[in-house]
Amino acid sequence: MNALQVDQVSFSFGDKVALDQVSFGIETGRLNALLGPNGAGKSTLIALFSRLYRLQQGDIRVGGVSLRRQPRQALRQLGVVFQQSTLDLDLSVHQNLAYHAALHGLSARAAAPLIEQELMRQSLLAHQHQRVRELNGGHRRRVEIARALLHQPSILLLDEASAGLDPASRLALNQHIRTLCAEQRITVVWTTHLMDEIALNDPVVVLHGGRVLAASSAEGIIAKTGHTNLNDAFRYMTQTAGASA
Ligand SMILES: Nc1ncnc2c1ncn2[C@@H]1O[C@H](COP(=O)(O)OP(=O)(O)OP(=O)(O)O)[C@@H](O)[C@H]1O
Repeated sequence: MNALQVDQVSFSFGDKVALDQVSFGIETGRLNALLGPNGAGKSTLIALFSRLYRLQQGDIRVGGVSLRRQPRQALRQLGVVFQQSTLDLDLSVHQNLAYHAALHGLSARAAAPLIEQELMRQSLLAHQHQRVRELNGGHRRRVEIARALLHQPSILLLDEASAGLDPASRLALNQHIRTLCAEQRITVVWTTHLMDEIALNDPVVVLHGGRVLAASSAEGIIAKTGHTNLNDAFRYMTQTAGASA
């Protein structure tokens, strides 16, 4: 069973169609790339997954549980890092996590071991008493990831997580997420418009103009289009879709 299953999801902002009959599955324990240019519909999908927006048409199943019918049970399995950071820059790393835990009704005693575990998993123990403002962009992202994983979800949604990072930090974050997948069996949805963040055997969903153009491994997509790299394959697919729209 797929960790996440999107079935015939359509979504509009007034007259503007953002997602049009979108269906795909997300593989368990892998980094799944959601690849698309600006305006493709990636953030709208993340907002639907996390129930920031309500489903208009179709359904999303999280570990087999319908987001439409059993939203609480489905949401429990998801951790989300949104494009815009919501960390409090003047609180320490630890305080940010403790505040989040308290907001979600966890007692300080229950939260302490969870915070400790996440600080360890994200290699942030040494930074826990630093104010977030003092951290570099890569470490700030890790704090957000730690926060998203505090309630021990099995699926982590990352919306353009590497945006704004320098190339070395981008690569380090991508590697870090891959380690989380491999060692902790966490399922990751990684939205991006950058091909170099995608490995050949990653499951990829190509989204363009609110539609799914392809969903298979990166190498499968490359082979299917007859190109030699994902960049060219992607350009070919989006130009063809643009021409036939
Ligand atoms: N609040 C909104 N009101 C009206 N239209 C919107 C709104 N949010 C998004 N859209 C439109 O919906 C479409 C999908 O946008 P979305 O933000 O999901 O794309 P994206 O792939 O995440 O792009 P980006 O990388 O720029 O965030 C775009 O055409 C966008 O202009």
